[in-house]
Amino acid sequence: MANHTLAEFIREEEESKANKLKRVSLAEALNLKPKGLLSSSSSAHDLRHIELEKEKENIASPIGVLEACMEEFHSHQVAKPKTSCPRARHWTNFFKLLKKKSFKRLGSLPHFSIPKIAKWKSKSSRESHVLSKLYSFNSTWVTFSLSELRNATNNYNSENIIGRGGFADVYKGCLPDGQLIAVKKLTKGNTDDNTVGFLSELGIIAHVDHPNTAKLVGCCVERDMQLVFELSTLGSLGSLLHGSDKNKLDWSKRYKIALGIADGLLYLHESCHRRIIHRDIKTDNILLTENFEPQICDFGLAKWLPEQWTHRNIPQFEGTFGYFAPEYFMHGTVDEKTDVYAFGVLLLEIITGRPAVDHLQQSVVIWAKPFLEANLTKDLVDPSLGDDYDRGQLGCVVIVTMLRSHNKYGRDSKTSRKIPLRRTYSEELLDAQEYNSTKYLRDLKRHQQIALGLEI
Ligand SMILES: Nc1ncnc2c1ncn2[C@@H]1O[C@H](COP(=O)(O)OP(=O)(O)OP(=O)(O)O)[C@@H](O)[C@H]1O
Repeated sequence: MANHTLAEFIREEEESKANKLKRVSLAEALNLKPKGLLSSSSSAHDLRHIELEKEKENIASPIGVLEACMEEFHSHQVAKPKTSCPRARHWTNFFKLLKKKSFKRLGSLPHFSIPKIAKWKSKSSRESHVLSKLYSFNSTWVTFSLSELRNATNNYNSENIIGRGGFADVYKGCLPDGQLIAVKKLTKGNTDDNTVGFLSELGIIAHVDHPNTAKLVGCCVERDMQLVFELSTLGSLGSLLHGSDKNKLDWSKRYKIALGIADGLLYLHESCHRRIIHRDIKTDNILLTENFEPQICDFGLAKWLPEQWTHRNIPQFEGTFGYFAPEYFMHGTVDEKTDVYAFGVLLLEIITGRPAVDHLQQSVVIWAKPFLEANLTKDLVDPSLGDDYDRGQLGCVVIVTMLRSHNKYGRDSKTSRKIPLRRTYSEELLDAQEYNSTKYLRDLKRHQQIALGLEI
């Protein structure tokens, strides 16, 4: 080791990481399991368990990396007298608790990359610095105490609630230095799921840094698990587009938002240290700053996709109806296209002002299709915009939309996780197959016509 340069050291570590990342796909993994595991009686829970078992082996999972980094960063502080660093103690306690928990599913959490941590702890400080470089871990965020967040949110006053997701309440808050924050407090749902979701979201977002992604300020692991973000003062695109303040969204803002989301997605897919698939792109997960700059948020379902993988297979059906790509329905296949497809649905919402799925369960894609096929693009435009839009820009957005969004059915994005599915998977599958066999080619031809003629 003594003769190694830093570059050599990093290269070796990258190679070793790449080898460890050569994991087989879930389907291959399932073949290793006893026969019959995937029988018709296999539950989503079984599949989830298998997926978690697989992740456990992957030291580069968001949770594994998070734990390795947190333990490394705080290891020297833990050695100090207990009173010296209560924040580090919160993390240590948090991980200790996780390890002790007898929850069956927590037992399979991929947070015990112990050999890795032990290995790093025995290395020099220079080498442990390399750890953070290798993991591209942004350690600038703060570990808040519970009392700090209580103070910031007026003791979690219900008047401070600015958003409610499937798993969390989001509170507006203010730090002593005047910084406005949004505190995402995981309260709903199953504790195991919350823990997995919290660690996974934190592990992923700690690596993300782009003007069009939500800004993590810190987190709290004292009692409740909480994520703290910079406040996006205009709330979500969904609440603005489908709420009473719709008139704030003139065409130029909508166009700016569409471009910003595209930039954010491109960053996640191609420019970020790790290839990230968001998996839940929708208007509710796009926050808006006071300048209408869009920020992609809610990385609770996001996955890392190692370079050498073309895709991932996800056994558990997660996300929001109305935004699912056909191949996800058919094969559980996830890659960049999964997000790009959902982005197409989102673009259609921006143009039309309609939700992905309305209260009558009608999909905006199905609604829009006849207009697109008849080349009546102007009839797609949100009536609240009148004639006040740029036709050239609209043409571009429509073309992208036609390439991306053909999913036929869905549900209200806000309630999709909370109410049972009415459509069966097989119905969705048939739609997807139909789309794959005939419509794609027809739509592609149509796209080419519009691109050449741009008749709007
Ligand atoms: N940084 C922020 N600034 C302003 N509002 C926010 C912020 N973060 C979240 N919100 C609001 O809270 C809502 C829920 O947040 P988020 O989507 O992260 O929660 P969730 O429980 O993961 O939701 P989901 O059910 O979609 O998974 C958002 O739609 C938005 O309205």
